Formats: sequence, structure tokens, C-alpha cells
Amino acid sequence: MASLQLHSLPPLSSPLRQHRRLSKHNPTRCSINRQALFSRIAPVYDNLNDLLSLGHHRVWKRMAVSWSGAKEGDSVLDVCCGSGDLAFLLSERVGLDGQIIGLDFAKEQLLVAQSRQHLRSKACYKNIKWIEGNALCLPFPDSYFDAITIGYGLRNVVDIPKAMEEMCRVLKPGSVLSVLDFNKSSEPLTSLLQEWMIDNVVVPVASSYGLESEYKYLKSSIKEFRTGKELEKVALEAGFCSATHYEIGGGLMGNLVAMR
Ligand SMILES: C/C(=C\Cc1cc(O)c2ccccc2c1O)CCC[C@H](C)CCC[C@H](C)CCCC(C)C
Ligand SMILES: C[S@@+](CC[C@H](N)C(=O)[O-])C[C@H]1O[C@@H](n2cnc3c(N)ncnc32)[C@H](O)[C@@H]1O
Repeated sequence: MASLQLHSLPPLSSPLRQHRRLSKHNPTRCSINRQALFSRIAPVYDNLNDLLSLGHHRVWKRMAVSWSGAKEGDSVLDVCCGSGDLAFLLSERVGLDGQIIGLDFAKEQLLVAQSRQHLRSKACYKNIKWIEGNALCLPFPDSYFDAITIGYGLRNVVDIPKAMEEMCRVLKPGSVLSVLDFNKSSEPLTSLLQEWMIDNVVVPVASSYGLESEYKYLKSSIKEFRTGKELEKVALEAGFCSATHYEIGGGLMGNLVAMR
């Protein structure tokens, strides 16, 4: 049965706390801004991903799901699920005996995910539940999931090590976390190409939808992100026993595979 459970988001959703914490460089304020940004882009997010990546994002998402090792009957968590692309792919892998949970803090993204679920006819999609929650405080017990994916999400959380620790905590020992995201390349040419594409293709296209600043954020978020080697280190420090980062999409994207 499809469900959108409205988990309370402790510090983010209280206006009083929001007001008290509105100082410069405040992670809570930053997180609220990002939550609002992803809610604003929700209506066009899927179409723009298809358009801007010329459909390639679907291939990268399939690779991320494959790397997660998810199999028939598994319980899998898709953190920062957005409109649900990875959750739908995972759902096909685990089948009706499995269970997928898609978690995100932007309600509008989850509503898009839920309506896509209703429009799709495959029986397996009934195994997906959507939960409104925070990647920094996952509402699940320790050692609960057989696999976890996070696609284009880790770069957007305000505390990457904390999110890694949380995902490690709720993953069963021996299970895998698969992290798909833009690659913060150490190759100057790749970074230049990435920046050129964002400045000259992504932002102008997004501007025509009235979303210029939302997509300008993409460039700074990649700059402030971690390189593949740094991500491997964060994963090991968070408690994973192995971590390998693979460059994909000509080095524009990356996928970290970490085993608990
Ligand atoms: C998958 C894409 C975007 C996801 C995305 C992630 C975010 O963190 C956001 C934050 C704020 C707003 C929006 C987003 C967001 O949409 C689309 C990526 C497009 C890229 C610019 C890549 C372009 C790739 C080429 C067209 C194909 C390259 C082929 C390759 C050489 C094999
Ligand atoms: C770029 S979208 C990726 C969506 C989807 N995974 C995909 O690959 O298309 C990033 C998502 O991360 C979510 N997000 C960012 N920080 C979060 C947090 N702390 N907790 C939960 N979701 C978060 C946003 O709401 C947004 O839906």
C-alpha cells in the first residue's frame, strides 16, 4: 500500500527554532533553504534531468542500483529519494517479497514520487513506502536494511559525515551503500567542462523555467563537495569497512560503493 508518512523533522520544522537560529552560516537555516529549494524545483525536476543529461542520468541511476547489490526479497532504503527514480528501479529488483523505503525532507518531491507510483502499473511498485524525514537523523533501528542508495543527495546534506554515520548505522553488517553524485574531479579539464556545462547549458535552461538561482546552486555545491578519495575517507571514518569510488559518465559523475 502506498503511504506518505509525515515524520516530524525535529529542528527544521519549528518556526520558533528557525527564528532563533537564523544566524549566518547556520546549518539549520542552510538545511531549511535546501528543503525549500528542492520543493520549488519538484514540478520540473524530472523533465529537466532528462533534458539536461540527454537521458544519461537514467543509466547512471541503474549503475548505482546495481552497485547496491539489492536482490529479491531485500529491504532497501533510498535516502534523499526525491521524485523516486532510484526507488522505482530498486523496487523492480527486490520484487513483491522485498520492501523499499524512499526518504526525503522535501514534501513536494515525495508527492511527485507518490503520484508517479500511482500512475505506474507494475505490481512490484506497491512495495515502496515514502517517508518524510531527515538523512541526518534516520528514523530506523540499527542494522535494519540490506542495502542503501543515495542519488544526488549526499552533496546536498549539510553534514556529510553525519549522514554517512546514519546510513552506516541502519545498514546490516556486510551490506552495501551506493552513493551516486556529481564527481568533484581532481582533473582540471573535467572540472572546467562540468562548470562550462552548468554555466552555459544547465543555468540558461533552468532560467527559462524561472529557476536560475536554484540551478546556480549546483556549481557551488560541487565545488564544496568531496573528491572521490575524500569520500572514501569519510566512509571509512563513519564506520564502513571498505569504500571505493568509481568515476562514471566521462568523469562528470561518481559512484561510491561502501560496505559496512
Ligand atoms: C542528473 C542531473 C541533475 C541532478 C541534480 C542534482 C542536484 O543536486 C540538483 C541541485 C539543485 C538543482 C537541481 C539539481 C539536479 O537537477 C542532470 C545532470 C546534467 C549534467 C550537467 C550532466 C550533463 C551530461 C551530458 C549531457 C552527457 C554526458 C555524457 C557522458 C560523456 C557519457
Ligand atoms: C538532487 S535531488 C536527488 C533526488 C533523487 N535521489 C534523484 O536521484 O533524482 C536531492 C534530494 O535530496 C533531498 N535532501 C537534501 N538534504 C536532505 C536531508 N537532510 N534529508 C532528506 N532529504 C534531503 C532533497 O529534498 C532532494 O529531493
